[in-house]
Amino acid sequence: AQPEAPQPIAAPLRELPWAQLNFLHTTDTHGWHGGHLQEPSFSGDWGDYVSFAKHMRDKADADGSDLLLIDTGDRIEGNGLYDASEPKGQYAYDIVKQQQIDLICTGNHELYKANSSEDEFYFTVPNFKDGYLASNLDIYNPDNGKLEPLAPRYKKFTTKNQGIRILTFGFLFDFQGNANNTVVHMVEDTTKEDWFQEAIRDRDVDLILVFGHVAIRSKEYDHLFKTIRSVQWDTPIAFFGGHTHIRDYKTYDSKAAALESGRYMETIGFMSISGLHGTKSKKPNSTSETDIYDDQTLIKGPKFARRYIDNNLFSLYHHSGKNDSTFPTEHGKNTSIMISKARHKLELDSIRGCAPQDFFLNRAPYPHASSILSLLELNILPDSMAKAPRVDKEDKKAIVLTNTGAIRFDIFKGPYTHDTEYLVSPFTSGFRYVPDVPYDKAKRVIDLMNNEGPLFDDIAKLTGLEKWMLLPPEQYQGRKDVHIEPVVESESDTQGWLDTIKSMGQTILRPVIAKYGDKKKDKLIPGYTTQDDLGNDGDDTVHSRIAFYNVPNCIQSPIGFNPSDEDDKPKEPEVVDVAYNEFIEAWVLLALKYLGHDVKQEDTAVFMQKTMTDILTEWVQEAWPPKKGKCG
Ligand SMILES: O=c1ccn([C@@H]2O[C@H](COP(=O)(O)O)[C@@H](O)[C@H]2O)c(=O)[nH]1
Repeated sequence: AQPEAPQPIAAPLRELPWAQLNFLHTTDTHGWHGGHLQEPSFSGDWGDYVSFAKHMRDKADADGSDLLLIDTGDRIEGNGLYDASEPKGQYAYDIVKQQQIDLICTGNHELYKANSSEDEFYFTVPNFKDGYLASNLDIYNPDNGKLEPLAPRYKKFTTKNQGIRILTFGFLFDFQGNANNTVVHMVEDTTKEDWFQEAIRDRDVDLILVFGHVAIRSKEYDHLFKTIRSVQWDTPIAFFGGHTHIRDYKTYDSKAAALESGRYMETIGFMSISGLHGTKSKKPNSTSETDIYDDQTLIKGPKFARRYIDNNLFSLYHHSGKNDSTFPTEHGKNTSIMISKARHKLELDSIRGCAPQDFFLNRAPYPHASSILSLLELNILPDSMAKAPRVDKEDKKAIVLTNTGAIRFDIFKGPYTHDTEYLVSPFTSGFRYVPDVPYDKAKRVIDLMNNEGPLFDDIAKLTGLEKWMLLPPEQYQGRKDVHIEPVVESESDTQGWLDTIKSMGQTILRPVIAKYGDKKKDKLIPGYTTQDDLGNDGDDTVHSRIAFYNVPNCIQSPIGFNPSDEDDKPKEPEVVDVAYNEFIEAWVLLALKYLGHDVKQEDTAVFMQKTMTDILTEWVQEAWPPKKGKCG
């Protein structure tokens, strides 16, 4: 772990269901290879993962089972370790390379910019040699301009110890937002190609393994499952997915299942399969070469199991059977040192401000005094956008809109560092505007953006952009809405909280006083309590539940006027600029067209030459300055 990382907290653990073929899976790490420095549950770093994987590989070699490591993309954007260097990723590629990943593919984040897809071409693909697959992705070769597969489309290999013959593919979901130096082929089109049709007809395989930057409950994986199953009626199929940032496991049929392993290095996903045929199918743990899986085990077919490991040293020591002196390998320690040196060079711990309390994206309701979106809407956007030349110099009024997906992570009470800047919002899009929109039309844009209306169908038809793209990824899967009020230990604890709400001009929700009955449960650390197709026992650590609240697609702030101020009512502006985060331009322009204000992209202009990252940082520096460079 990094020297400044908090110590993990001991908690009840569930064992890994180790079996014949085992997998460790990471996804959507988004540069968090240094681990979480404010959350003990996720304080392990990439170096710890290197050590852990080595112990688990040794275990597999010792008992004759197999272990494969998979990463399903979105390794970049969202942490200073990647974003803060110039060029971006100056240290990150060498750090990721330290892990021996057997199967790896691309996420959408690697493709938003031409530079980052070229980094895949020049660094990640060669770093992982024949482990990198690109079943539906081409790149214009930066050396000769020719369109070619970024990496091989598929491969077949045999596992080291059990001799399991695996046919494997590496996909990306039907992503349309890539820069124009790459081409993402629709999954459905790809499955019609000759190479794919031929590959899936191979009968000499024991397992088909589809890994990808694809949600495990998606049209893409449903289609791949049906297509493969239509020609391989009984071959076991394992899927590994990502993109939606959640822990999840799905059963497709009795011989096919999928795992998704969360986000931001919080989770190391574990899946195991037993009952597979293999050319050397010796039982794990057996010392005898002749102790082959008997026919009955094989006839029963595969048994899948899963575990979501909290990425901290308490969990990793336990599952590897090591302790603080036996756990770190030389390679793991050196990887942690590489990370620490890079963090130091990038000055990621330098303090921009001191957050007076926690602000949450999905762990608090919206609107709410603890909601980062409320903070943005009521304070950060109004204060920052009032400095836009149109408002400041030309005395114009404006409505500013942003998608909630532009915010990626919570702000915790305490230091808001150079690193935090990228954790909270790493995106580089600026703010543009449509000038002088009649106010009665402008004020209705937010309703169209936040409704399930035809706007989204039309945008999808016109541009391929989908509705989920405005939201935080964690919300894509449509979880159940939860509306519970904050729980505090006693009435006296509510005071500071109520004061904060009042100071932010918020409606007051009464906090609920906790009723403690089950003493054992009270002692659990709050954390993931995952429900998936196998039940609620997937997390390795037994946690108490953290609430998850859905948020709208977009929020908005009035700039230069206050529509809710009664005295101001008659003075509502006749026209306002409609300003927006550039990422949502297509939706905003179509919404305005629906409202009878038809403008083209050429009619828009730069509202503020700053990204959301800059806006947040500048606001934090002014509103929450550190005292003598420190937080109290
Ligand atoms: O410029 C951008 C790019 C993306 N977003 C938001 O991020 C999610 C996608 O995140 P994943 O990690 O790929 O799942 C997208 O839905 C947008 O909400 C953005 O706001 N600005």
